[in-house]
Amino acid sequence: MTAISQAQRDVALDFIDLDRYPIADLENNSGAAFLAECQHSIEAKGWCNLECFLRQDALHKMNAEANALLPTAEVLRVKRNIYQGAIDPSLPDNDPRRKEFIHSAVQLADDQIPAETGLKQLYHSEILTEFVRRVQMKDQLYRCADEFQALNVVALQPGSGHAWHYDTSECTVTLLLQAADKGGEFTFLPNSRTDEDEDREAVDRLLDGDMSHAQTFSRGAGTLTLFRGGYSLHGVTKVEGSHPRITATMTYDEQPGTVIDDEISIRIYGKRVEDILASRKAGISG
Ligand SMILES: O=C(O)CCC(=O)C(=O)O
Ligand SMILES: [Fe+2]
Repeated sequence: MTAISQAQRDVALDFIDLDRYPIADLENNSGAAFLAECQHSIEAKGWCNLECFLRQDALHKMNAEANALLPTAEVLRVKRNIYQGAIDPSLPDNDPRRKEFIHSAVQLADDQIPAETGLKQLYHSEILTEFVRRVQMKDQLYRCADEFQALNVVALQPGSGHAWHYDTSECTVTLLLQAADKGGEFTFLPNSRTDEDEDREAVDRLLDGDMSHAQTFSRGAGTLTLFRGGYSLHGVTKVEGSHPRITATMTYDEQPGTVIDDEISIRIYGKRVEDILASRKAGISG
Protein backbone atom coordinates (compact mmCIF):
# COMPACT_ATOMS: atom_id res chain seq x y z
CA MET A 1 0.00 0.00 0.00
CA THR A 2 1.34 3.47 -0.86
CA ALA A 3 1.77 6.17 1.77
CA ILE A 4 -1.20 8.10 0.41
CA SER A 5 -3.66 5.24 0.37
CA GLN A 6 -2.43 4.24 3.86
CA ALA A 7 -3.19 7.77 5.10
CA GLN A 8 -6.63 7.67 3.52
CA ARG A 9 -7.57 4.26 4.81
CA ASP A 10 -10.50 4.55 7.18
CA VAL A 11 -9.65 2.92 10.52
CA ALA A 12 -13.17 1.55 10.79
CA LEU A 13 -12.06 -1.07 8.31
CA ASP A 14 -9.49 -2.39 10.76
CA PHE A 15 -11.17 -1.76 14.12
CA ILE A 16 -14.74 -2.94 13.57
CA ASP A 17 -15.94 -6.52 13.12
CA LEU A 18 -17.18 -5.95 9.57
CA ASP A 19 -18.16 -9.57 9.02
CA ARG A 20 -20.76 -9.25 11.73
CA TYR A 21 -21.51 -5.54 11.23
CA PRO A 22 -21.07 -4.65 7.55
CA ILE A 23 -21.17 -0.87 8.04
CA ALA A 24 -18.71 -0.09 5.25
CA ASP A 25 -21.28 -0.86 2.55
CA LEU A 26 -24.80 0.04 3.62
CA GLU A 27 -26.27 0.01 0.13
CA ASN A 28 -25.97 -3.62 -0.79
CA ASN A 29 -27.17 -7.00 0.44
CA SER A 30 -26.06 -7.74 3.98
CA GLY A 31 -25.18 -4.08 4.72
CA ALA A 32 -28.59 -2.78 3.66
CA ALA A 33 -30.40 -5.48 5.65
CA PHE A 34 -28.27 -4.76 8.71
CA LEU A 35 -28.96 -1.02 8.44
CA ALA A 36 -32.71 -1.64 8.20
CA GLU A 37 -32.52 -3.78 11.36
CA CYS A 38 -30.70 -1.01 13.26
CA GLN A 39 -33.14 1.66 12.07
CA HIS A 40 -36.05 -0.49 13.13
CA SER A 41 -34.52 -1.08 16.55
CA ILE A 42 -34.05 2.67 17.16
CA GLU A 43 -37.55 3.44 15.97
CA ALA A 44 -39.30 0.68 17.88
CA LYS A 45 -37.24 0.60 21.09
CA GLY A 46 -35.22 3.80 21.17
CA TRP A 47 -31.91 1.93 21.19
CA CYS A 48 -29.69 -0.27 19.09
CA ASN A 49 -27.13 -2.46 20.81
CA LEU A 50 -24.23 -3.96 18.85
CA GLU A 51 -22.30 -6.47 20.93
CA CYS A 52 -18.66 -7.18 20.06
CA PHE A 53 -18.71 -4.27 17.60
CA LEU A 54 -14.97 -3.82 18.02
CA ARG A 55 -12.54 -6.52 17.03
CA GLN A 56 -10.72 -7.98 20.02
CA ASP A 57 -7.34 -6.43 19.11
CA ALA A 58 -8.91 -2.99 18.63
CA LEU A 59 -10.77 -3.30 21.94
CA HIS A 60 -7.54 -4.14 23.78
CA LYS A 61 -5.76 -1.22 22.15
CA MET A 62 -8.48 1.30 23.01
CA ASN A 63 -8.99 0.03 26.53
CA ALA A 64 -5.22 0.25 27.12
CA GLU A 65 -5.23 3.81 25.74
CA ALA A 66 -8.10 4.79 28.04
CA ASN A 67 -6.43 3.23 31.08
CA ALA A 68 -3.14 4.97 30.29
CA LEU A 69 -4.84 8.38 29.96
CA LEU A 70 -7.22 8.14 32.91
CA PRO A 71 -4.63 9.16 35.54
CA THR A 72 -4.63 12.58 33.78
CA ALA A 73 -8.42 12.85 33.92
CA GLU A 74 -10.50 15.14 36.09
CA VAL A 75 -12.49 13.74 38.97
CA LEU A 76 -15.91 15.23 38.36
CA ARG A 77 -18.71 15.75 40.81
CA VAL A 78 -21.57 17.46 39.02
CA LYS A 79 -24.80 18.33 40.82
CA ARG A 80 -27.78 18.42 38.49
CA ASN A 81 -31.38 17.39 37.98
CA ILE A 82 -32.35 14.81 35.34
CA TYR A 83 -32.64 17.57 32.72
CA GLN A 84 -29.01 18.56 33.40
CA GLY A 85 -30.13 21.82 34.96
CA ALA A 86 -29.69 23.41 38.36
CA ILE A 87 -32.26 22.75 41.08
CA ASP A 88 -35.11 25.20 41.47
CA PRO A 89 -36.12 25.15 45.17
CA SER A 90 -39.33 27.08 44.49
CA LEU A 91 -40.88 24.06 42.73
CA PRO A 92 -43.13 21.51 44.48
CA ASP A 93 -41.26 18.70 46.28
CA ASN A 94 -42.35 16.02 43.82
CA ASP A 95 -41.27 17.93 40.69
CA PRO A 96 -38.33 16.14 39.01
CA ARG A 97 -36.69 19.52 38.36
CA ARG A 98 -36.42 19.85 42.11
CA LYS A 99 -34.56 16.56 42.64
CA GLU A 100 -30.81 16.80 42.71
CA PHE A 101 -28.53 13.98 41.57
CA ILE A 102 -24.76 13.85 41.76
CA HIS A 103 -22.78 12.57 38.81
CA SER A 104 -19.36 11.50 39.97
CA ALA A 105 -16.88 10.08 37.50
CA VAL A 106 -13.29 10.22 36.38
CA GLN A 107 -13.64 11.79 32.98
CA LEU A 108 -11.43 12.68 30.03
CA ALA A 109 -12.70 15.53 27.84
CA ASP A 110 -12.06 15.51 24.10
CA ASP A 111 -9.00 17.76 24.32
CA GLN A 112 -7.34 15.25 26.67
CA ILE A 113 -7.55 12.40 24.15
CA PRO A 114 -4.71 12.65 21.60
CA ALA A 115 -5.45 12.55 17.86
CA GLU A 116 -3.21 9.53 17.34
CA THR A 117 -5.12 7.26 19.72
CA GLY A 118 -7.19 4.53 18.08
CA LEU A 119 -10.17 5.81 20.03
CA LYS A 120 -9.97 9.32 18.53
CA GLN A 121 -9.31 7.87 15.08
CA LEU A 122 -12.37 5.65 15.38
CA TYR A 123 -14.52 8.61 16.41
CA HIS A 124 -13.23 10.53 13.39
CA SER A 125 -13.96 7.67 11.00
CA GLU A 126 -16.22 8.85 8.17
CA ILE A 127 -17.56 5.32 7.80
CA LEU A 128 -18.66 5.25 11.45
CA THR A 129 -20.16 8.76 11.31
CA GLU A 130 -22.09 7.87 8.17
CA PHE A 131 -23.37 4.68 9.80
CA VAL A 132 -24.58 6.63 12.85
CA ARG A 133 -26.29 9.17 10.57
CA ARG A 134 -28.05 6.47 8.59
CA VAL A 135 -29.23 4.57 11.69
CA GLN A 136 -30.67 7.78 13.10
CA MET A 137 -32.20 8.63 9.71
CA LYS A 138 -30.87 12.18 9.67
CA ASP A 139 -30.33 14.17 6.49
CA GLN A 140 -27.11 15.40 7.97
CA LEU A 141 -25.16 14.55 11.08
CA TYR A 142 -21.80 15.90 12.16
CA ARG A 143 -19.37 14.96 14.86
CA CYS A 144 -19.70 17.46 17.67
CA ALA A 145 -17.40 20.45 17.14
CA ASP A 146 -17.00 21.25 20.83
CA GLU A 147 -13.38 20.98 21.98
CA PHE A 148 -14.37 19.39 25.31
CA GLN A 149 -17.58 17.52 24.63
CA ALA A 150 -17.05 15.71 21.30
CA LEU A 151 -15.43 12.47 22.53
CA ASN A 152 -15.22 11.69 26.24
CA VAL A 153 -13.99 8.75 28.26
CA VAL A 154 -15.97 8.18 31.43
CA ALA A 155 -14.72 5.88 34.19
CA LEU A 156 -17.19 4.96 36.91
CA GLN A 157 -15.32 3.74 39.98
CA PRO A 158 -16.66 0.89 42.12
CA GLY A 159 -19.35 2.39 44.34
CA SER A 160 -20.54 4.94 41.80
CA GLY A 161 -23.09 4.86 38.99
CA HIS A 162 -24.28 7.34 36.42
CA ALA A 163 -27.23 9.26 37.88
CA TRP A 164 -30.53 9.32 35.94
CA HIS A 165 -30.54 11.97 33.24
CA TYR A 166 -31.50 13.02 29.73
CA ASP A 167 -28.63 13.87 27.39
CA THR A 168 -28.45 17.37 25.95
CA SER A 169 -28.33 15.98 22.39
CA GLU A 170 -31.01 13.79 20.81
CA CYS A 171 -28.94 10.68 20.14
CA THR A 172 -25.90 9.34 21.89
CA VAL A 173 -23.39 6.68 20.96
CA THR A 174 -21.46 4.85 23.64
CA LEU A 175 -18.70 2.30 23.34
CA LEU A 176 -18.08 0.15 26.39
CA LEU A 177 -14.32 -0.33 26.77
CA GLN A 178 -14.21 -2.04 30.16
CA ALA A 179 -17.21 -3.69 31.77
CA ALA A 180 -17.76 -3.79 35.54
CA ASP A 181 -17.20 -7.11 37.36
CA LYS A 182 -20.76 -6.72 38.54
CA GLY A 183 -23.40 -3.99 38.36
CA GLY A 184 -22.68 -0.98 36.15
CA GLU A 185 -25.67 -1.79 33.96
CA PHE A 186 -26.94 0.71 31.45
CA THR A 187 -30.60 1.24 32.31
CA PHE A 188 -33.03 2.98 30.10
CA LEU A 189 -36.66 4.17 30.02
CA PRO A 190 -37.40 4.22 26.27
CA ASN A 191 -38.98 7.38 24.87
CA SER A 192 -40.01 8.70 28.28
CA ARG A 193 -40.52 12.16 26.85
CA THR A 194 -41.27 13.94 23.59
CA ASP A 195 -40.72 17.56 22.70
CA GLU A 196 -44.19 18.30 24.10
CA ASP A 197 -44.72 15.87 26.91
CA GLU A 198 -43.20 13.57 29.51
CA ASP A 199 -44.45 10.29 30.97
CA ARG A 200 -44.31 11.57 34.53
CA GLU A 201 -45.70 8.38 36.02
CA ALA A 202 -42.87 6.32 34.53
CA VAL A 203 -40.25 8.96 35.34
CA ASP A 204 -41.39 9.36 38.97
CA ARG A 205 -41.46 5.58 39.37
CA LEU A 206 -37.86 5.29 38.22
CA LEU A 207 -36.68 8.22 40.34
CA ASP A 208 -38.34 6.51 43.33
CA GLY A 209 -36.14 3.47 42.68
CA ASP A 210 -38.64 1.20 40.90
CA MET A 211 -36.77 -0.15 37.86
CA SER A 212 -39.47 -2.64 36.85
CA HIS A 213 -40.41 -0.69 33.71
CA ALA A 214 -36.87 0.20 32.68
CA GLN A 215 -34.83 -1.79 30.18
CA THR A 216 -31.39 -3.17 30.81
CA PHE A 217 -29.52 -5.09 28.20
CA SER A 218 -26.38 -7.11 28.03
CA ARG A 219 -23.29 -5.09 27.14
CA GLY A 220 -19.91 -6.72 27.25
CA ALA A 221 -16.72 -4.73 26.54
CA GLY A 222 -16.57 -3.76 22.86
CA THR A 223 -20.32 -3.12 22.58
CA LEU A 224 -21.49 -0.06 20.66
CA THR A 225 -24.87 1.32 21.71
CA LEU A 226 -26.87 4.00 19.90
CA PHE A 227 -29.79 5.42 21.83
CA ARG A 228 -32.18 8.37 21.96
CA GLY A 229 -30.65 9.71 25.15
CA GLY A 230 -32.29 13.11 24.78
CA TYR A 231 -35.75 11.54 24.97
CA SER A 232 -35.19 8.51 27.18
CA LEU A 233 -34.33 8.83 30.85
CA HIS A 234 -31.25 6.69 31.50
CA GLY A 235 -28.33 6.01 33.78
CA VAL A 236 -25.91 3.34 34.95
CA THR A 237 -26.45 1.27 38.08
CA LYS A 238 -23.79 1.20 40.77
CA VAL A 239 -20.50 -0.39 39.70
CA GLU A 240 -19.37 -3.25 41.93
CA GLY A 241 -16.13 -5.20 42.06
CA SER A 242 -12.51 -4.14 41.89
CA HIS A 243 -12.12 -2.07 38.73
CA PRO A 244 -13.84 0.87 37.03
CA ARG A 245 -16.35 0.60 34.22
CA ILE A 246 -15.01 2.60 31.27
CA THR A 247 -17.09 4.02 28.44
CA ALA A 248 -16.29 6.23 25.46
CA THR A 249 -19.10 8.67 24.69
CA MET A 250 -19.31 9.90 21.10
CA THR A 251 -21.36 13.00 20.43
CA TYR A 252 -22.97 14.15 17.18
CA ASP A 253 -24.99 17.12 16.06
CA GLU A 254 -27.34 17.86 13.19
CA GLN A 255 -25.69 21.26 12.78
CA PRO A 256 -22.01 21.69 11.94
CA GLY A 257 -19.80 23.76 14.23
CA THR A 258 -21.97 23.77 17.35
CA VAL A 259 -20.07 24.48 20.54
CA ILE A 260 -21.24 24.41 24.15
CA ASP A 261 -21.63 27.57 26.26
CA ASP A 262 -18.59 28.25 28.45
CA GLU A 263 -20.77 28.23 31.55
CA ILE A 264 -22.07 24.71 30.80
CA SER A 265 -18.59 23.43 29.97
CA ILE A 266 -17.32 24.72 33.31
CA ARG A 267 -20.26 23.15 35.15
CA ILE A 268 -19.52 19.80 33.53
CA TYR A 269 -15.72 19.75 33.37
CA GLY A 270 -14.76 21.87 36.37
CA LYS A 271 -11.59 23.75 37.25
CA ARG A 272 -9.31 22.62 34.42
CA VAL A 273 -11.68 23.91 31.75
CA GLU A 274 -12.45 27.04 33.76
CA ASP A 275 -8.70 27.80 33.82
CA ILE A 276 -8.29 27.15 30.08
CA LEU A 277 -11.19 29.46 29.21
CA ALA A 278 -10.06 32.16 31.66
CA SER A 279 -6.48 32.21 30.38
CA ARG A 280 -7.74 32.38 26.81
CA LYS A 281 -9.92 35.38 27.67
CA ALA A 282 -7.01 37.03 29.51
CA GLY A 283 -4.84 36.44 26.44
CA ILE A 284 -7.39 38.05 24.16
CA SER A 285 -8.06 41.07 26.37
CA GLY A 286 -4.42 41.49 27.41
O1 LIG B 1 -21.95 4.89 30.28
C1 LIG B 1 -23.05 4.69 29.75
O2 LIG B 1 -23.40 3.57 29.39
C2 LIG B 1 -24.00 5.84 29.55
C3 LIG B 1 -23.30 7.16 29.58
C4 LIG B 1 -24.23 8.31 29.48
O3 LIG B 1 -25.40 8.22 29.66
C5 LIG B 1 -23.69 9.64 29.16
O4 LIG B 1 -22.46 9.78 29.06
O5 LIG B 1 -24.48 10.58 28.98
FE1 LIG C 1 -26.40 9.98 29.00
